Formats: sequence, structure tokens, C-alpha cells
Amino acid sequence: MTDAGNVLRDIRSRIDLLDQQIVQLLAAREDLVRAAGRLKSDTAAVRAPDRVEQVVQRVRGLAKEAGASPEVVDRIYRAMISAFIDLELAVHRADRHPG
Ligand SMILES: C=C(O[C@@H]1C=C(C(=O)O)C=C[C@H]1O)C(=O)O
Repeated sequence: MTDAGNVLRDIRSRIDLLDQQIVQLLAAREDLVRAAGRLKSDTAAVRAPDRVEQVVQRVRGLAKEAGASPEVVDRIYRAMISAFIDLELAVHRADRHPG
């Protein structure tokens, strides 16, 4: 394999390791999102747009401190939270209408 091919393979195996850690953190985050969903009284509370903005602004600041792109982190968080809201809405619905 070429030097570039070897370097790319090494980079990808390091990305795979990071993905393993990221997915573990996502699992822990999902548990907390599910717990939050069970405490909420209606779908507006599940969506909590003010809290979404607070989270996104905070992680943009963390991204700057860490040398990451705030725009990329912003987009990742908005996509991630959108998926968690869908999950939380399903949990909320199941709690209100069991069976
Ligand atoms: C977990 C919550 O519910 C939703 C999910 C959020 C998240 O994933 O960070 C934030 C706000 C809500 O849209 C919450 O209200 O804190």
C-alpha cells in the first residue's frame, strides 16, 4: 500500500475508536433524555426550544475552547437533539397511552 494509503488506514482506525466512545456517550445521553421525557406534561415541554438553544450555545463555546468548528458542532447538535426529541416524543406518548 502507498504511504497515503497507510496513513488513511491509520486515521480510519482512530476514527473507529472515537466512534466507539461517542456511541457509548450517546447511550448515556439517551438514558437521560428518556428520563427527562417521562417527567414532562406535554409535547411543548418535550420540545423545549429554549433549552435546545441553551445547549447549542453552550456547546458552540465548548467547541471554540477545544479548537473545533462551532458551525460543525452546532449542526451536529441540532441534528442529534432533533433525533432525541423524536425519541422523547415516542416515550412521552407511550407513557400517556400504554398498551
Ligand atoms: C432532554 C430534554 O428534552 C429535549 C432534548 C434536549 C437535548 O437532547 O438536549 C433538550 C431539550 C429538549 O428538546 C430536556 O428538556 O432537557
